[in-house]
Amino acid sequence: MGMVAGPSGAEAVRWWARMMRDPMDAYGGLFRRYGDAVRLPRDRRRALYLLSRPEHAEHVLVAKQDNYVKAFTYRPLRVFLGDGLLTSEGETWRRHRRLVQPAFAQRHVTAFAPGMAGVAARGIGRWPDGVMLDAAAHMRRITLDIVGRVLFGSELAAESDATGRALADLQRSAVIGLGATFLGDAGLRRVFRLVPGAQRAGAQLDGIVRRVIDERREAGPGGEPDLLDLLMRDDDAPLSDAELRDEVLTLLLAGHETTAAALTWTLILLSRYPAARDRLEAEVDEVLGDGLPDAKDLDRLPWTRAVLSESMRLYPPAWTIERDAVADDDVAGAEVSAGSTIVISPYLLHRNPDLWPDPEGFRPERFLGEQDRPRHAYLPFGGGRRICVGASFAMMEAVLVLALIAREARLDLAPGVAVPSRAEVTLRPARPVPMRVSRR
Ligand code: HEM
Repeated sequence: MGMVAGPSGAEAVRWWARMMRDPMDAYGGLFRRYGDAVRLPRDRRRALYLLSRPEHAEHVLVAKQDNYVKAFTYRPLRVFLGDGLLTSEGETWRRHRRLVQPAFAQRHVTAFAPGMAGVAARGIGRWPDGVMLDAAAHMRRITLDIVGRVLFGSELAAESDATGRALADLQRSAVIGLGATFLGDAGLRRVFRLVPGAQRAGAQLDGIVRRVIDERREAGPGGEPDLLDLLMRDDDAPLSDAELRDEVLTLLLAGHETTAAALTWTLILLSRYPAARDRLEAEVDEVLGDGLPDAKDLDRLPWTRAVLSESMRLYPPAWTIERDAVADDDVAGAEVSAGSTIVISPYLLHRNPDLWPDPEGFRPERFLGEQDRPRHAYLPFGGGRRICVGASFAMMEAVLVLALIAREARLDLAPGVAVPSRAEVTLRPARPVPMRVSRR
């Protein structure tokens, strides 16, 4: 067991201040200054540990997961998302996970492919040649439309701009709320009343969720049961109205914003790396033909998948995973006291030069063939029992959407445009992403 390097005293206070302003910037700074195991004291007993080696991730997320719960840093988000899968714990989490997971079993997910491809093809088909569009907004529209139709049987595309704004407000509020978690849920709610946009965002998202649920209640179940039917099933332990609201909202948000960010970063990278894009176009031209791709085409699109994997290495949409230790622990040599917070940041792990040669370079070929890196060096979907429930859904969706885009059009970032990132709950472009469409 050992102590871990890190700042103390006034220097620690400065790092905390930096963290409240821009957590990713602070984590990056701590990593560069102190290395891949850093301790930042929080009070006399507790600290925040920034641990960026695969064995740390393996320990906290898998081997000793019973000793870890979602960190206090998720509390502001929980005020909005309540007891949905992302923010609940214990028996509530287990019950929700059991309910939701079957809808994401491989067999089910494969059946979603035609619906996903249809939505994507309609979205992309409307892009005129030569037009400049905001790639981030378009990716959000397509992924929200997919989640709405495929999981909830609802038409949400029209709501995508409003949802996008509400989500941006919600994420900003969640980061502001980080400084007020000691106030508890009621205190955080009071703080959010003062944060511009936070109330409106909550009300807007609530409205969308209520509409999705009310429409289904009126229509009743019909055809193949979808995720919403599973959630609304009236068995011996049905979800309460509040739980149902929380879960639909969680899946709606977790299910589209992350995938949209992954696709947007991918389009930006492809525009910067034309050789990778040429290879992508060659692959989809050979595999897809004129029709809509489906699940059986996926195995024949290894480069498309590798491009997405490499893009999520550099820009993991879920860029940080945080847990609180229940009891004292020894995390691969780091002595951690009960109540302390562990940050496992996929962003830092994915760029750790000890694990990835040329860590800043875009090299999809890393993800082709045999890969000999440690298993937990790459964590875009997390790990252990809280691993992303929608991982296969997201991967299939992203491959289908990207393959269709590559077949139909080439997107080039407007010259001279920089794309700064914003790391709040998700890692996404901070501004609109103007890209010019050339139809192929
Ligand atoms: C590229 C897209 C996606 C990425 C990068 C991603 C990433 C992640 C990560 C890292 C976690 C774990 C968080 C933690 O351990 O604290 C997570 C959890 C979760 N994700 Fe995803 N996700 C994506 C897409 C989706 C989709 C499409 C859905 C649903 C349709 C979804 C629903 C969820 C839910 C409900 C959880 C919480 C699971 C639990 O705690 O039981 N995600 N996601």
